[in-house]
Amino acid sequence: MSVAVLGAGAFGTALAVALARDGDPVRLWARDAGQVRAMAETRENAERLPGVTLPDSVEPVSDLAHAAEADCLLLSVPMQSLSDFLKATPDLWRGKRLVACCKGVDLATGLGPSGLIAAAAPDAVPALLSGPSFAVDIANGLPTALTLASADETAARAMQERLSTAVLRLYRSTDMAGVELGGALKNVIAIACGMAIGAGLGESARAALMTRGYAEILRLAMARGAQRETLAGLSGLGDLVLTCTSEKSRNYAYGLRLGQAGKAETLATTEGIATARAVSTLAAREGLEMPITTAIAAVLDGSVTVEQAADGLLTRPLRPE
Ligand SMILES: NC(=O)C1=CN([C@@H]2O[C@H](COP(=O)(O)OP(=O)(O)OC[C@H]3O[C@@H](n4cnc5c(N)ncnc54)[C@H](O)[C@@H]3O)[C@@H](O)[C@H]2O)C=CC1
Ligand SMILES: O=C(CO)COP(=O)(O)O
Repeated sequence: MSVAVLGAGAFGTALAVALARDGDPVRLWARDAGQVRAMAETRENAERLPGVTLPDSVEPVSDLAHAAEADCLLLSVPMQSLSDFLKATPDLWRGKRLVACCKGVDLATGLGPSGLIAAAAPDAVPALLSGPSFAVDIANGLPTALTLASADETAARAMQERLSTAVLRLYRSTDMAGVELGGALKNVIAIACGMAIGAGLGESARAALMTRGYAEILRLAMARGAQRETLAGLSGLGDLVLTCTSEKSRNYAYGLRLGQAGKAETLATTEGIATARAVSTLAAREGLEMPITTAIAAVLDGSVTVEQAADGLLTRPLRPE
């Protein structure tokens, strides 16, 4: 099964490096021809993943059709770009295995990556790659375990085999909703945790946010037909733990700056921002109780301060756990 990575950000580049390390050819597509030329010449993605050498078997390409000749395409563009990206060239996706590597909920539609793939590429096999992994760790060959999900068990097995390496260990799942929502929502809770630490509320508060955040992730996921065990796995609890406890997380780091200063610039792809908005809208529409996500969306749209959001959560009615 030939593989290409579409989107040469930090994560797409790291995946290409990991999958090409044993000499297997991997095409890495970027939309910017200048970036492709630079990667081909310097064997480095200096902008997104500096210091990591691209193996000879990584072929940077700017021709999307050339990259999309591969059987299995890893989609590594940011979540809010995925819909337009897929819709622009529908013919390229026929019969392909499309593995979404982005995490989030699309603001315009309320869909996750699998829903966007189903809508724009109905003849493709949709799949997800999610779980606790920083691009730099994968690129440096550090041990990582992720979940590969596809509703088609046979396809899931084949992709699990092909995309696992000696240090990148993939578990498989057929629970698309569970894998997708765990990955999307942990970013929102990571912003909340960063805010709590940044505002000086302490590590106990962070543990409370992670635990009650997990409860609301579970609530939404179960309402979408997900399995509870999936949320306890790598793409749920695993990624929640990593992202809520490390300053290497862009979502956590953004929350930290917001908690410290009351406002923050977005310095990098921070998927939890749009996802908080998308999920708080759908939670309100569907009557789902998601107080942390709703509070974060309110801080992000400027309608409450970090302090008011914390007060709002602390003064909710007492209830059984
Ligand atoms: N960086 C990480 O450690 C991890 C990232 N992810 C996920 O991977 C996804 C991508 O993140 P990163 O690679 O880190 O982001 P990044 O910010 O490093 O790169 C995003 C790349 O996508 C490109 N891009 C944006 N819109 C595009 C479009 N319409 N068409 C083509 N290319 C487009 C940008 O030029 C940029 O090269 C996110 O959903 C993120 O949550 C998942 C696990 C780990
Ligand atoms: O998804 C990630 C880790 O699994 C990366 O997190 P950030 O997008 O917050 O950097």
